[in-house]
Amino acid sequence: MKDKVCSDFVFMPLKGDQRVPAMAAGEQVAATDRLAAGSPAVVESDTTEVKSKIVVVGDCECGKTTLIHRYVQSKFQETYTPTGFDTYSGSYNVSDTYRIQMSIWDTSGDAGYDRVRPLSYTDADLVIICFSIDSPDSMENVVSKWHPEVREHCPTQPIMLVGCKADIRSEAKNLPPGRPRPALVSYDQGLKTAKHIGALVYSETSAKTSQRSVNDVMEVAALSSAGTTNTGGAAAAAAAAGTPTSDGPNGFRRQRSFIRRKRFSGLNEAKVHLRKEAAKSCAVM
Ligand SMILES: Nc1nc2c(ncn2[C@@H]2O[C@H](COP(=O)(O)OP(=O)(O)OP(=O)(O)O)[C@@H](O)[C@H]2O)c(=O)[nH]1
Repeated sequence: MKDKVCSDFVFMPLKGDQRVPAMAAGEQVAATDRLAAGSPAVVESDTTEVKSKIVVVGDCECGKTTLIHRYVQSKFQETYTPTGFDTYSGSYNVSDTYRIQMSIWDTSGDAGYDRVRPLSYTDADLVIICFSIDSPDSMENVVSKWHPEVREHCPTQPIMLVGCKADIRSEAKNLPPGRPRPALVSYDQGLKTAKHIGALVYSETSAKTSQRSVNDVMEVAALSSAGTTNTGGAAAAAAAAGTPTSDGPNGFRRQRSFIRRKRFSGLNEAKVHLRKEAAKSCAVM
């Protein structure tokens, strides 16, 4: 999977009562490095920090932990270790004076955790539901299990749907003729599922081959969860580009690489940039 392919995002209009969480009151904290999990905060003036809690759910072995590790540590984890619960912190410096401090909650996809997993949803600002592109079952479970569970505990929070392991699709394309093809989820099937569950964004990632796809997902999650009710987040940016009202029969538009520029002078500039990018590159799906 090449970076230029996997940075595609599809924004969907927020449904009536879905919320983009209100921006928390800013705290004065240090501008520590991006992804400096666990770094001590040094007090510094003129830096606004907004906190955002992002919960990641999906079937066992679909790639949740690896996605988070790739973002937080910039490393691909080959070996599988089942997760119980884990929390990570990462920060996205929107500008020199504005930072989104993410608390990323990794959960287990195991049915044995079905009764305790709901504790993770408390105070979530956004939920990422993952499935694996090499497991059609994991995508079916998005509809039958994960979406109902998330909506029970997070009735109005934005959801992002993420298809993990997109490199496997590219690998399958290169199999020699005659070799059996694995059953894979297509991009369109993922997109259709995202629409079905009312997700805000659909994206595909490869923690194995594309750091950028992973960064984009987590930074979109940060911006989408740390907005203001009137103008905030990627949803609003997409809305400003005309997505919710003037789109095609499916109600989707594709937006490419909208966070090319990683540093802005402030959140407003980030939002303006998102709008411009959306206006340039959205296409009716
Ligand atoms: N090829 C490929 N393999 C991946 C990718 N992401 C994860 N994997 C592999 O998939 C396996 C499972 O990944 P995890 O991230 O541990 O799965 P999980 O969803 O956290 O699983 P649970 O903890 O059981 O809920 C590991 O062996 C990873 O190396 C990817 O992008 N590409």
